[in-house]
Amino acid sequence: MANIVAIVGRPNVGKSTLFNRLVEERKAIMASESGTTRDRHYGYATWNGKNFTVVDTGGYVQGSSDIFEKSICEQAKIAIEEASVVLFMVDCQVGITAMDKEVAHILRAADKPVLLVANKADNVDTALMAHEFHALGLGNPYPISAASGTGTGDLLDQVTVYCQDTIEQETDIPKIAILGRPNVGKSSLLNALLGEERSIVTPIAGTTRDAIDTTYNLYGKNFILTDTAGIRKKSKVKEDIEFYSTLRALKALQDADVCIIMIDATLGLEGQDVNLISLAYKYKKGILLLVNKWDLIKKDNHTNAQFKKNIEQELGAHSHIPILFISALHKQRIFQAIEKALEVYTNKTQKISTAALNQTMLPVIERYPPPAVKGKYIKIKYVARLPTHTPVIAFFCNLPQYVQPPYKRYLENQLRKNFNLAGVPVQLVFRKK
Ligand SMILES: Nc1nc2c(ncn2[C@@H]2O[C@H](COP(=O)(O)OP(=O)(O)OP(=O)(O)O)[C@@H](O)[C@H]2O)c(=O)[nH]1
Ligand SMILES: Nc1nc2c(ncn2[C@@H]2O[C@H](COP(=O)(O)OP(=O)(O)OP(=O)(O)O)[C@@H](O)[C@H]2O)c(=O)[nH]1
Repeated sequence: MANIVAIVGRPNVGKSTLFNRLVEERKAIMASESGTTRDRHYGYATWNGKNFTVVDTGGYVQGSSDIFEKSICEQAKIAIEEASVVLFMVDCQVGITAMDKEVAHILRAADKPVLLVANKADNVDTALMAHEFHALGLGNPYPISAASGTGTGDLLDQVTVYCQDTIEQETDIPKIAILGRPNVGKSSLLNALLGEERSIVTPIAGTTRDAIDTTYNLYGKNFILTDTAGIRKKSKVKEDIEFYSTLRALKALQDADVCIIMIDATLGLEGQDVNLISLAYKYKKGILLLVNKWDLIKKDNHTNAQFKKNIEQELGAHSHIPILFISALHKQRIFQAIEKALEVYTNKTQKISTAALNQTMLPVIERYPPPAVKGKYIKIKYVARLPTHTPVIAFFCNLPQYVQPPYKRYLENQLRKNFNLAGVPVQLVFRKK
């Protein structure tokens, strides 16, 4: 089950300030991870050992003030349907507004947990104002200051009560989610696969609104495809549709083993794609990048290689992710894409023996040992793969705390060079021995 936390509330209450505080920003692992808040509508957060995706609804509301109010209410409704927890944010320095009452009215009817967050409680006086929000009928408000962080710990403690534990399930059938921005061609790919592939085993129909899982059999291999393309056709507002499909995609991402991330060849890798890749990586998902609409690109002999090189550069530390050029429309390489995704799954779940690891990595370490730190020599004695679903490689050494990031990158590169780990998130840990 996916953990999605949605922040709703009227403009200017501090939603994006809280969002920035909650999501992990510290490690920019991609060369071009987009930094501006409103480009990043969602992000990965952890607290009390639970992880969840935070969605800032503010990013989805644009345009004139008349559609604004309707949008905020509509997004509150979508958030109730799709999120695990809704944070309804109000402003202590302003007090209850008509808009707050309207949103509260919608949220009171929800059968999902709603936490009332009274922001801008910067000092004792404003914190006292928080009591007024009791009148909204949503229980005790949590007074916080998103700007300084005060009160956010208590709030997060409560958020995690409603989050599921992350269990690394040993799935027998790989689950693949097709993700990407609107219009990249997700539906087209699914339809192409459906049209061509006669051996659909079982369409597991969820409710109409849930992502649809379908079990396929291709070349004797079973896999489940999660369709995230289906959108809420009812709504005519573009932002609502985008918000809704984002929440669905974020859920599918958390539930998948492998994420196929589709981009549009005519647009290239954009900030939002990079954020999605980064999120999938943090959730330790296998990743495959599909460049769709390849038919629209004028090509010569070098186009393919050059395009790939550019993307790899942008991916930085994730340049190991396999990249495939397809045309869903012309059914070019669509089965190859599935085969590749299954390969990533195999890479991700492979057993790497301790013997093979040591045979390969110890000579690599001997050739280029960790540089001494403060005159102390680091000696890595042996290497083992921990019994986890996604590869975690442990290096046992005398001074684990002294191993520096550049050396860790060297080790990761060597691991990737010697074992099939394309598209697989690999975690390196250093233990004292
Ligand atoms: N005093 C105070 N100001 C805050 C706090 N949190 C946010 N602000 C300020 O409130 C203003 C609005 O903050 P945002 O985070 O952009 O609000 P938002 O709800 O995302 O706004 P929209 O983008 O319009 O949806 C900014 O000027 C913030 O600096 C807080 O805890 N205390
Ligand atoms: N030229 C070309 N057009 C494509 C290709 N794949 C999809 N399209 C077109 O791109 C448009 C969007 O395709 P969809 O499959 O609806 O995209 P989607 O990602 O499912 O879109 P959402 O449902 O909005 O998320 C349609 O007009 C498709 O015909 C392709 O490989 N080449």
